[in-house]
Amino acid sequence: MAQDTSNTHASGNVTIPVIDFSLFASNPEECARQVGEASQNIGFFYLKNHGLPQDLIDKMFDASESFFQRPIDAKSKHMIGPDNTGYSPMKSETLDPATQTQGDLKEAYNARKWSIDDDVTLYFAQDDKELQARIADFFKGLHELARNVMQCFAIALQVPEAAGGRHYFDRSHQWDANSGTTLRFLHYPQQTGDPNTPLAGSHTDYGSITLLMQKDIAGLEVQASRIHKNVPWVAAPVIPNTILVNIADHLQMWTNGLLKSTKHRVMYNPQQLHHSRYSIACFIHANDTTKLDPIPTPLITQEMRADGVEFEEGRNMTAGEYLDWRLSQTYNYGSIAGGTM
Ligand SMILES: O=C(O)CCC(=O)C(=O)O
Ligand SMILES: [Fe+2]
Repeated sequence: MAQDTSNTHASGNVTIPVIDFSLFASNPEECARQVGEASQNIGFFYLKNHGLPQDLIDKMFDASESFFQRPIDAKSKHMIGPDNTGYSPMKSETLDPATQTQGDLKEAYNARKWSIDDDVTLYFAQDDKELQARIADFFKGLHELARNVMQCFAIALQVPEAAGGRHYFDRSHQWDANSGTTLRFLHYPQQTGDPNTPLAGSHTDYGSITLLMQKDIAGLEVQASRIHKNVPWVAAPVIPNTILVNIADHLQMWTNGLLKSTKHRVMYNPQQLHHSRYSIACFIHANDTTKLDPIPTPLITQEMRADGVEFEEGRNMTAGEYLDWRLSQTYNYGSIAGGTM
């Protein structure tokens, strides 16, 4: 498989930077500067030296592959519902309902944070205690990494000490609180594919940030600007030993659009004639009760606050309410339960 090991991936004049996250320990200010810059521009960045062992990530992909290879009856034992846990079959989710004529060409298994220890949720690894423990380690490791990235946002946004300083965000992203934080295993099956049909429609993510791992086959594309509509899509290639991070809706709302919840989609890759594509996403959400109103930062001017109408979707909502609202727009649970996929 072709590997891209350069420090940036460029298309035209747009770059998705690769940030060395070992800086977080050695020079947090510099790390925060790089994270802040990428988040205000393209809204996506790769992290290398992120601290998660590669053999653990590989093991998660192996587990994912063996789950999705099971017969549909076995996979369907725990179907997804409004709690956003369980199996979602091909075409059951439509990430861009305004333009897609059919559902996404992917299947997925979601484990929501507060139910990771629940037997039903762990149907994914039901007969394998060792695997269950490793999934939990993986999920907790990703969550901890996300909390460190959150510290970078608070430093970059100069949140005043009196308001929580660098811990402003991580204190509303607690492992033990109820939230929409979800670990999702994704499979885009092998197919001939029409290159113009999205395998996952264009969308923004619903939480604070998303951590994404792709395996072997690329396909993710990123719209470089949410504000300028006619910018080209930029490929987000597979870069070994990195985790791709993107800004999602909470952060855009908290910052009146200073940080960008960038649109992205998954397109057909010719390699899928021969191989399935696998990815794993960890959607990090604030605690359910967290408000999505603008945060204290001197970087958001009064004008931006007045101008922020475009980013107001979730204003007056909590993180939990916002997730329920977004999920209700993209899933058709009725037909999943009725088996009409
Ligand atoms: O599979 C991917 O590469 C991206 C998936 C994604 O954007 C999502 O599920 O929100
Ligand atoms: Fe996404």
